[in-house]
Amino acid sequence: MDRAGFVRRVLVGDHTSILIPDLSAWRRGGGGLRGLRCLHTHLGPGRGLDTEDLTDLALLRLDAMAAVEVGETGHAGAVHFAALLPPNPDGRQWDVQTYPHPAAVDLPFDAFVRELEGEIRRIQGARDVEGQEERAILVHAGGGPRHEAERSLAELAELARSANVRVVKTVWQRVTRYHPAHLIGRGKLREVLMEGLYLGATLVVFDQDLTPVQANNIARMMDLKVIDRTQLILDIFARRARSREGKIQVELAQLRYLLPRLVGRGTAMSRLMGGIGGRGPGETQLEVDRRRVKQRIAGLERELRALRKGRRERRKHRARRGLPVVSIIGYTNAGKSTLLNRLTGSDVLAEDRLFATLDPTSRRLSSPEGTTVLLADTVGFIRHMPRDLRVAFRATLEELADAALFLHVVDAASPYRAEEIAAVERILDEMGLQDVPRLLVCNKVDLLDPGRINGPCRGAVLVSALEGRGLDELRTRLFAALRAARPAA
Ligand SMILES: Nc1nc2c(ncn2[C@@H]2O[C@H](COP(=O)(O)OP(=O)(O)OP(=O)(O)O)[C@@H](O)[C@H]2O)c(=O)[nH]1
Ligand SMILES: [Mg+2]
Repeated sequence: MDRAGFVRRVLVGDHTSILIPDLSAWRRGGGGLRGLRCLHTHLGPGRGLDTEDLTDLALLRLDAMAAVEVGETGHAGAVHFAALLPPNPDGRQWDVQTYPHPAAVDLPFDAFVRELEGEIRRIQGARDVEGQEERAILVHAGGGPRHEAERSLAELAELARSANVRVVKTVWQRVTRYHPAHLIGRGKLREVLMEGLYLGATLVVFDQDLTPVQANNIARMMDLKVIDRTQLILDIFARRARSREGKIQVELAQLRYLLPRLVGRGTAMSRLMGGIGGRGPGETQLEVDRRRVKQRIAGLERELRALRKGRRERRKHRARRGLPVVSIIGYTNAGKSTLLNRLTGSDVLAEDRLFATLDPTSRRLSSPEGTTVLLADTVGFIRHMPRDLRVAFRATLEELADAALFLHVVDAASPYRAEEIAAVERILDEMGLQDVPRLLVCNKVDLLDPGRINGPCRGAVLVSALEGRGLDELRTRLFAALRAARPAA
């Protein structure tokens, strides 16, 4: 029933359950409730609202959930009525009232639900819920040690920030086994959702990649957008891509990721398709179906093939000119673009966000003796780099194979620098690039006490790209390493 008391849907189930259909046509209002209440029967006396009922109440943000007991004779018995509660010191999520008979219900529902929404709005308002930006709950589920979970959540929060998503809550759920149907238990999901309601959340981001089945189930269970880490990274890439080739690569990766997740039609799907702030792939988000997605993939692949041909020509051309390429590689946000700018006096985009660089640029760099190299900036690496993304960027990354030398730039001030170095090395190995000579460059030393320069940075070139420290030594060692690597040159 809607707020005005009109019956909007009649559902028929069996004696154990009913299936609640897609409710997306009912938008949530200011207080975040659905504007619909569900009134259903429970066959047999003494059966109050069960956990499933209360879970649906919370996950679907219904105005209320009520069950009427029906006895042997088919006559109505007691009524159980539940509504969500605003946050309270006891941590109770809902309130259940029982009336002996439907005629005994004396609740002025209108006034009641208006008051409830007003209360929720007040709480959201106190937390400064704005209209535009996405507000996310981050969920990490795993059985690893605390520091591992913290690091992973911190990185997920950084990714969210880079996607202009505000993080309103982070949740760490300890699990020994992932739930095959929805990653974490329904009870925990419900808790997350309830909290999300009061924090004005619009999005849930899972740190673990969701299987197509899990993604669909969770999206169906709750009415927030649901994405995983891979989709968040894809979303950032979609925002950052500037060149036609980059844009196609990202959209292809997004579509390939979504394809197995598109089962059936409806909200669950549009919520999966939506991306953040409507930045999902494709133009028409609501009525995509698998056939159309496949057509679009085929079209994009054709266009990409044509662009790649041009790229191959340019590569050949460059090879003929004979300039050795020195590629700046490293973990995202390590300062690669800043270093390129410093060394070559250029002005490519460098920003305090993950994946600021997507479209690689290169600039000439000459030694005092007159050797000239092409210094190339690249896409940053990240641990668990989504496979689809690596495939998509294969063409761009292929150019790394042309490099005579890698400058592996490390954020020396990162508490996780050792792991970040390892992640980069692992990706290089996987790409078959382990034999390209490397020079380790520890950047951001301006943020470090000299005494803390140790571990992996001992013996590395120490620089501050920001302050321009250590660049002479870097140039000297760069050209020396190049001479060692290419004795003929
Ligand atoms: N303190 C300090 N900050 C630096 C230094 N080098 C770069 N940064 C900052 O680190 C942030 C990232 O720099 P970028 O050059 O964009 O890093 P990147 O490795 O190109 O990052 P992506 O392209 O996003 O992978 C920026 O805010 C820079 O100002 C440095 O030597 N010291
Ligand atoms: Mg960059």
